[in-house]
Amino acid sequence: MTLPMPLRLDDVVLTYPDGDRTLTALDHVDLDVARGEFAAVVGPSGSGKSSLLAVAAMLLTPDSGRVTVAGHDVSDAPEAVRTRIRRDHIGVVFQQSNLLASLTALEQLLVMAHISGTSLRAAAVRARELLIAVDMADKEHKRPHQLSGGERQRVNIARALMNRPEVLLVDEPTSALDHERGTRIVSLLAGLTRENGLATVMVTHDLAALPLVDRVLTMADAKLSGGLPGGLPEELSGELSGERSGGLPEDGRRTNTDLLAAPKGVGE
Ligand SMILES: Nc1ncnc2c1ncn2[C@@H]1O[C@H](COP(=O)(O)OP(=O)(O)OP(=O)(O)O)[C@@H](O)[C@H]1O
Repeated sequence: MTLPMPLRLDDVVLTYPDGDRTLTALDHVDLDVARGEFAAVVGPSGSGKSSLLAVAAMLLTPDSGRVTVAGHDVSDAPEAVRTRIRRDHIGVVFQQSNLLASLTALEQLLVMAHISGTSLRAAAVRARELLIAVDMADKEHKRPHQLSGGERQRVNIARALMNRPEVLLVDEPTSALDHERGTRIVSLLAGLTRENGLATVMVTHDLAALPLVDRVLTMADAKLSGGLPGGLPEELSGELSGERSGGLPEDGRRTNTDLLAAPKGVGE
């Protein structure tokens, strides 16, 4: 029996209201991510990358097209079904770590298991395995303020994997880290993707991350093109390196990164 593709988007269109008009954020986007595949999405600011992640995470419903997660067509599924599929099959790592300030690294992971109804004993075994995998075993009793940015991001990644998702969605994981820590986080994601057979999609502006991924997809004007075998698409290199050296534009636009942010009240 052939297993279904973990993540599939078919002809997805997403628009936002924009005054009297609509703004197209995803323009007939197709995406397939296989088990064990690490895909990066790059592209200029405002091109639709966060919107793509929000649709893949089922936080936004597209105007048209189909979204399939672990073989479940979730396009028209009721919210309760989407929530269950999200919880069981998708892990999300946010741009900034968004751990609960009062909990230790181990407890951050146990909370996830509590939500999904896993027994505490089984959850503790899984959580410790994951903390070893992200090289944080010796810090399991530390709270977020006692950890570095990179260490917090490691705990975030472990937490996203607690429920054994097939799909891992990662939004700019290196933006708050220096170059070396950023590269180590991306290497960690690459290793976890392969070892766990995850279908990982990472939005990034970090050029140093690209040699570590299997596929670079580019978003431009709401269209996704991809399937390039690693390396940086030439037309984007100038723009991306400009953004990187100058920092991302702070124009106050509301983007879907807000939608991918932690629930209210969760933060360090
Ligand atoms: N909630 C929203 N309401 C209206 N327009 C939105 C909303 N979120 C995003 N947009 C618009 O949709 C387009 C795509 O935004 P998106 O955040 O997906 O881009 P991005 O590539 O992730 O950008 P960045 O790299 O700056 O995070 C942009 O023109 C943006 O202004």
